Amino acid sequence: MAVTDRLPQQPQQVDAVVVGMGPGGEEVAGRLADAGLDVVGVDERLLGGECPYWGCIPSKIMVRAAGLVAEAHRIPGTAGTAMVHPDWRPVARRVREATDDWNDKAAVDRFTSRGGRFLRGRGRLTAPGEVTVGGMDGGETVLRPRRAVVLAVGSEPSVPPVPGLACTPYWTNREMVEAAELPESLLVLGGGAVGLEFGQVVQRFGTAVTVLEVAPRLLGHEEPEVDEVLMRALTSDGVEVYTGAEPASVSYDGGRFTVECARGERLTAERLLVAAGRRVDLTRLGAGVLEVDDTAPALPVDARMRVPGQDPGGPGVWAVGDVTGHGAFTHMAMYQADVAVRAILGRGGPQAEYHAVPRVTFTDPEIGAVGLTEAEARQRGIAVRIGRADLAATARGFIHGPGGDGFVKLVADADAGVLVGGTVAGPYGGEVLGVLSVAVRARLPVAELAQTIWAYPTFHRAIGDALRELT
Ligand SMILES: Cc1cc2nc3c(=O)[nH]c(=O)nc-3n(C[C@H](O)[C@H](O)[C@H](O)COP(=O)(O)OP(=O)(O)OC[C@H]3O[C@@H](n4cnc5c(N)ncnc54)[C@H](O)[C@@H]3O)c2cc1C
Ligand SMILES: NC(=O)c1ccc[n+]([C@@H]2O[C@H](COP(=O)([O-])OP(=O)(O)OC[C@H]3O[C@@H](n4cnc5c(N)ncnc54)[C@H](O)[C@@H]3O)[C@@H](O)[C@H]2O)c1
Repeated sequence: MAVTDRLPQQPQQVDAVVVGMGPGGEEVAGRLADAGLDVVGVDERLLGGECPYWGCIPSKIMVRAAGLVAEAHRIPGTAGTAMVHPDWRPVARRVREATDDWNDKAAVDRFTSRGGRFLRGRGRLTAPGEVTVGGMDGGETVLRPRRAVVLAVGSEPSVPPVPGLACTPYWTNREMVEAAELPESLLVLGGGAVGLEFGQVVQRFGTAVTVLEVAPRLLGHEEPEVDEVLMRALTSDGVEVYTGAEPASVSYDGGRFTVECARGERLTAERLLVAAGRRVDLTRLGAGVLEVDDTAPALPVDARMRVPGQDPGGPGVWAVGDVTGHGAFTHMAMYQADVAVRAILGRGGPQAEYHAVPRVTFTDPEIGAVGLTEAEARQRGIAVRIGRADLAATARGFIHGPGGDGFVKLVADADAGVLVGGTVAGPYGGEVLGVLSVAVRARLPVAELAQTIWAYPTFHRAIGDALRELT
């Protein structure tokens, strides 16, 4: 079926409408189309969403390039000599190849070849069971789905209300990913995943980076030990880091940004990247018609991803991905999409559960974590026991040498005898994390895990060392 730029004016009866075609929406819409439903997918930007065009994929292409530069710098003293001349041009070129120069034709063709119809425009709930799409040409299309409305509108960069900031030409992740050339200096507002991944990358390509984090720690929702490891890594790269630093004003004089901090620092740079979290705009989506609080930070959903409280006589309303507030990760959007598809098709299966959500921040060292942190477990009244291992003290850490800083930290429920969380910081931390994701998800007994034979000399063997502290 061909791409539909504009459907006819009268309300269209369809089986399902998916608003937002990022990783979550694309998965739902594609699978419903595979099942033979008449599905319309709606997106105001590119079919594929943030992840392939301005998020995961281009940022990890950059991370990979910066990792090569960092490894080359580790040759002296370990493998000879190396002259490293980092050049952003091949990185920018790879990003353009990966995003097809921010063109979604291949993705649209893939979806329509499965039987779906794609409508480019902004979708808005205009009544229960009705989505109105404002097209790029100013026209409107009204869709009345018989079976399902799926809201998968993702999130957008949150711009903090710092005086002056809104009037400046700041960058978000979108401009950062699209940069064909790097600035000579960059101020990063926010020491979360976006700010640290991009900040470390561009520092390694010669930009002088300063990170300003309002909270006392970097990646503040993770274990405090993560902040220590990242501080060492970033400062050894040359990144200047200010934590507990609240920006009081931002100005731009046509060439440079200046940030004045409440406690007195005055920082300037050629560019400013806002990486201060994400927001969901439910009002713009028209979520008020669902009788939910449209000023809330996320759409409420039940364990089948259904927005509760809808008229049983109308089509069901589901939501998946960032908009649900269960973790802004592509793997979360895909996981929830699977639950929603099975619910819409009446196929049952397991409900959504969030006790073992993995997350990986692709800094060097990588920070992988799953489940609860120690502080979260204590807040829940769990009888916490902690197991730790320092990577540098392991055979593999010693062998690895420079760049091998990191740790494994396990959080156990001593009463239940299972792991409720774990963190792996270090080389391939996100890969090593896989073992812990399975252990936490399946609630494997600590006593059983401790009997595992961990191959020598691997990084994952440090999990065995940390488990010894728990048995
Ligand atoms: C720089 C960066 C790096 C990231 N790296 C990772 C990573 O390594 N791993 C990971 O798991 N996650 C990563 N993420 C997060 C990941 O990109 C998101 O969690 C994921 O894209 C969310 O998918 P989604 O389907 O919920 O929404 P999105 O990908 O945000 O897609 C939503 C879509 O809805 C559309 N839309 C919104 N409102 C409307 C409307 N009213 N009408 C029509 N269309 C609408 C948007 O145009 C968009 O295409 C990263 C994010 C960023 C910013
Ligand atoms: N590797 C990955 O999986 C990956 C990578 C990038 C983004 N993401 C997803 O995208 C989400 C958004 O990333 P993010 O880094 O923008 O958000 P974040 O919420 O992870 O971090 C934002 C940081 O900005 C700080 N902040 C807020 N206001 C500030 C201000 N006025 N001045 C200085 N600092 C301020 C916060 O304290 C916080 O530490 C992540 O939470 C994650 O779910 C995932």
